[in-house]
This record gives sequence, C-alpha cells and structure tokens, in this order.
Amino acid sequence: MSRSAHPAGPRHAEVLHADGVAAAPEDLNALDPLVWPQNFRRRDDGVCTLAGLDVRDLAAEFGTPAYLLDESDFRSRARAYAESFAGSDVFYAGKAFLCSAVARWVAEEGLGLDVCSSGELAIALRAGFPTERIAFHGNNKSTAELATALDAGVGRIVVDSFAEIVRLADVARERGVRARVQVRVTVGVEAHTHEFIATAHEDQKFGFSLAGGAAAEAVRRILMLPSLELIGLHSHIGSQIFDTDGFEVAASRLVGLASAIRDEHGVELPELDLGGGLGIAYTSDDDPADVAAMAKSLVAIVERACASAGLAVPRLSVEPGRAIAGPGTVTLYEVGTVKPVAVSGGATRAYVSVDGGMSDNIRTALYDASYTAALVSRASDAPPALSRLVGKHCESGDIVVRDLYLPADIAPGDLVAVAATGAYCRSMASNYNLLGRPPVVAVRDGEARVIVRRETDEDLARLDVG
Ligand SMILES: Cc1ncc(COP(=O)(O)O)c(C=O)c1O
Ligand SMILES: N[C@@H](CCCC[NH3+])C(=O)O
Repeated sequence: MSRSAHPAGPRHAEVLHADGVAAAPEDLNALDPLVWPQNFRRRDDGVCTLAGLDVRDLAAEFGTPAYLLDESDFRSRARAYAESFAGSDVFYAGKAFLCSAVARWVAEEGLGLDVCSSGELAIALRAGFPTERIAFHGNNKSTAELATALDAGVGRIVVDSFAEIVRLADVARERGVRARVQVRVTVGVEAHTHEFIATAHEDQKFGFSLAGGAAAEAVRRILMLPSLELIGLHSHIGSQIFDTDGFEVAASRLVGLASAIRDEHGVELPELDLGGGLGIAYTSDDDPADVAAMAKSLVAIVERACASAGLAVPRLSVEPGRAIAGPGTVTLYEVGTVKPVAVSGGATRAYVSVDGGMSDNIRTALYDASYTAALVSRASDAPPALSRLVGKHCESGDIVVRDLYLPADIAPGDLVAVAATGAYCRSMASNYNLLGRPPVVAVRDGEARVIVRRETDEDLARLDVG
C-alpha cells in the first residue's frame, strides 16, 4: 500500500530475484534514518538504543512485544505541523494512536484533536484536553455520542449523513445549544493509495456526495435548523498519500461548493478542512513530503481556488494522524523460532516467528503494507537470508513483514524491531487468540515509562463473566 517495493529493509539494490523479491541490502546492520525514529541508533557494540536506552534493557524491564515510542520524535513532528500550518489549525487524528499522555503532548504542542468515538473522546477528556479544540468525526455517531460531545463542549462536529443532521439538531435543541458543524463532502477524488484507506471516491460509506448533490442538500438542511451552525466544509481523501495532486482537486471542488453556497444562500463559510492523509516512510523506497513544503502548497492551493471563485480565503485545517504518530514508534519482539522453508526455484525462506503478530500489527494482513525490520539486540556479520517475519497466531496470513532479509544467524532469543509502527498498530490491535495487547512505553532522554500498560491474561479473563 505504500509505494515500497518489497523487501522492507535498509537501502537495497534495484535488482530483483526471480520470485520478485529485491536483492539483499548491502548492510543489514544499517538503520535508514528516514524509516527509524529520530533517536533510534545502533551503538558501536551493535546493540540498538532508543533515546539512549539499550533495547535489551527495555525488553527485560517491559517485556516483549512492546511498542517503544520516541516521545521527542512524536512531539517534534506535532510541533513541525503546528509551525508549518501557523495561521491554520492542525487537528491530530487520534485514531492513529491515542492515550492520555499523547493527548497531553498534542495539547502542549498547540494542536487540536480529532476523535471519532465516545472512547476516544473519553480519553481526551480524561487528559483534560481543551474541548473547544476537539473535532468529532464518524459516519455513524450515536445519539449518546452526540450528546456526550455537546455536553463536553467539543469545538466542531463533522456531520456525515442526513440522519445525523436531524439527530444532532434534536440533541442540540434539547440542550439549548447551537452545534458548530462541518459537512463532510465526498469530493470524488481517487487518491493514489490502497483502496481500503481511500475515502473520497464515490460508492463508499463516508460523507455526502458532491457530484450527486447530497452535499448541497446537506447544507440546505443544516441552514434551516436553528440549533446547528454551519462553519465549513470538510474532505478527507485517504491515507498514506505522497503528493498534493489529490488535495488540489479536493480543495478546488470544496471551494466550488462554497461558492455555490454563497450564490444560493448568501452565506460565506469561514472554515475549510482538507483532512489528513500525509504519508510516511515505512521503507527506504518511500519518499514522504516535507511538512513545511506540503503546508505551503496546500495553503497556496486553497488561496488560488478562492481567488478564482472570488471568495474570501477560509481558515484552513488539516488532520494528520500517521504523519505525527507513525514514524516515532517501533515494535520490539523476541524471536521464538526460526524455520527454513523451501520455496519455488530451490530457494529457502526463513520463517522467523516473533511473540506477537497480526494482533499488534494488522496492517500487513489488511492492506498488504510494507515494513522495515532489523535485528536490534546485536549486530551480525552473517550473510543475508531471505526471510519472512511472522507472528504466533493460528493463521497463515499472520505476517508482520512479508519479504525481508535478516542475518542468517538469527536465532531464538534475538530481539527484532519493526519500524514506523506508531500509527494504526496499537489502535487497531486485537485480542485474537486471546493475546493481551502490548504496552506502549514512552522513552525520552534516557528515561522510559509505560503510558499504556500491557494487557494481561487476568485483564482478558475479567471480561469473561459467563
Ligand atoms: C476524517 C479523517 N481525518 C484524518 C484522518 C487521519 O489520516 P492519516 O492518519 O492518514 O493522516 C483520517 C484517517 O484516515 C480520517 O478519516
Ligand atoms: N487504518 C488505516 C488508515 C485509515 C485511517 C482512518 N480513515 C491504516 O492503517 O493505514
């Protein structure tokens, strides 16, 4: 789903083997800074460290698997967004990964927060996140969720269906408040990303169709409801996107709709949200855009579109999730078994099984996502072995990294880390096979602390009340 060709790994030659797998990288011990957290290093003795802490010590203290989060990396990316989009609003998309600590960092770095369930909202409230900086999303928000959001005083609700407009208007009226709403518009953009994470093409569940007239009709209905205040239009074209082409089309279509609204209703909408979706490097083949450059071109795109429509430029907002949370986290696993398996053409693939798998990272199975992994508890001079990093679940599709090279001497007890797992891994984790979900350990300046604790067998048993 990213642009990456397989295998995930340090910079590798272009040559492909007969089975379509790229040739082995020159140095299996190298860590591409594009892919690994800012403070993840390999020491001279071959052992990797995060923010100065030895991964073997982290494994001993917190167990494996564990998500290790480089707090400075997360914060610096959040800050870069806030600075690059100064004059606009940045809402961190909590669906990528949210817990109280993260909500506090996001608040401290001056961003807003996008939540899309009462659970995410509850975490934000628990963290004391300023509620006027919260945007509430979702294609099927319940009446209870809308009521909770209004009672909490969230800053905006992005409406996604005609039913929700009525539901929200009722809930707001009963409370004697006016809900600030944006309309999520399906702008008909084919984002160049995996089908399951593209969200603005026609014939999918999100938003009101622009082409079909539903978006204009949603605006008409909202404007007739005194308990709703229409503040703007919203579009989110998809995720893991590397260029601005799709945003350009989306912005010009949203501005076209805003101009039609002005002509029909005499109303100029003050806000415009272009959603999230900016891609990150999962492998060395990915080439993510620079945030400042991206911000500049998005602002320019909106200004151009408004100038040609004769509209005042609305306040812009964006909702990055992956680009802030993704790159700063690695998942640390312990190798349990290594099994050489004969594959076509007389080759052998080493199936390297780790102590987690699809329950802590579903993205490979779900989107055919590519990842980079490395042996991190030591360096190795052994030759590269064509490998597959797999989990411990009862499922042959339980693959963490489909094709990669690992040192041929990799063995049980070694620690392996998978890079760029901060977004949509812990937040999409499951208890398949009744595995407890791993902890999230934040590391900063040589200190580590658990910000989400490991789920234990007792936690799982506690839910079993039959
Ligand atoms: C409405 C909305 N905003 C923001 C995001 C965050 O996307 P990303 O993590 O790709 O930046 C998503 C998820 O794709 C979304 O659905
Ligand atoms: N969960 C997806 C992205 C969708 C995000 C929400 N619309 C991923 O892992 O890439």
